[in-house]
Amino acid sequence: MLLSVEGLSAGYSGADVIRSLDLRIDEGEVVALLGPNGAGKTTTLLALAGVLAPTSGTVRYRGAPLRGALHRRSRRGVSYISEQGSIFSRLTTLANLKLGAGRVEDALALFPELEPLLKRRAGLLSGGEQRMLALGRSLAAKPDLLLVDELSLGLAPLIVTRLLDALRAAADTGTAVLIVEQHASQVLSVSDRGHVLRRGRLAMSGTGAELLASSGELQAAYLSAGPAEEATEETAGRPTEK
Ligand SMILES: Nc1ncnc2c1ncn2[C@@H]1O[C@H](COP(=O)(O)OP(=O)(O)OP(=O)(O)O)[C@@H](O)[C@H]1O
Repeated sequence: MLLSVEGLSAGYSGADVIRSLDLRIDEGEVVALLGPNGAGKTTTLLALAGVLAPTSGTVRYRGAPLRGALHRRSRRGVSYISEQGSIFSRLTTLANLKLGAGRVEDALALFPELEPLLKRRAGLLSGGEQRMLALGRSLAAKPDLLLVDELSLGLAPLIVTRLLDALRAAADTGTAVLIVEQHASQVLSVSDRGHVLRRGRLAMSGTGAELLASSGELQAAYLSAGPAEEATEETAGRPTEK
């Protein structure tokens, strides 16, 4: 097992928004973390990336505790792409690629669309091009574990397919991927497994195919959800068996 998470809780200003999460990710797996707005998906990634200190729980990576800030984790092969894209908007596309730990050519091989944009400031790229830049730069470094937040936000379905296919291909060569998404169906089609977060707790878990097939339950988990901070022991529901 590459990553194992037990009893993870984290939040802001002393109030937990994710509670007692258990997750595991094996090498080469794509695991989707789904759920409605405010369920705690980004908070989970922040805690795993070392941006937010957990209030309790253990995170083990290759059998040893995963601790410290993001830059320390990245030395151990963990890469994180935030919802904002993790790019430097005032630098050119090329400068952004050079800042990555991988080779520029490898990023361009993944996304040749970036080639004519190398001299352009990253902040001027379209939303889809910015996601290609962030993903290309990350994947060129061949991370062991990639944590990625909302790849599809505001993008046309064709671009999303392109990005998800690149993630799936990276997983097939060994990179484990934990991907946060609000829109379930497209990401589940490339995921080995998925979890649905509701009010900071795991409400549903299954293989990608199982979750896709149970669209009614999935919808219910979304519709009955409110913000994580409003959850109580009574309303939060019990995690399902994994
Ligand atoms: N910096 C912060 N300070 C205080 N509360 C926060 C902070 N960031 C997020 N929250 C709250 O924590 C809860 C979970 O937020 P989080 O961003 O993890 O949800 P999410 O599932 O990723 O939602 P979305 O799909 O909208 O991005 C929300 O109620 C949010 O308002």
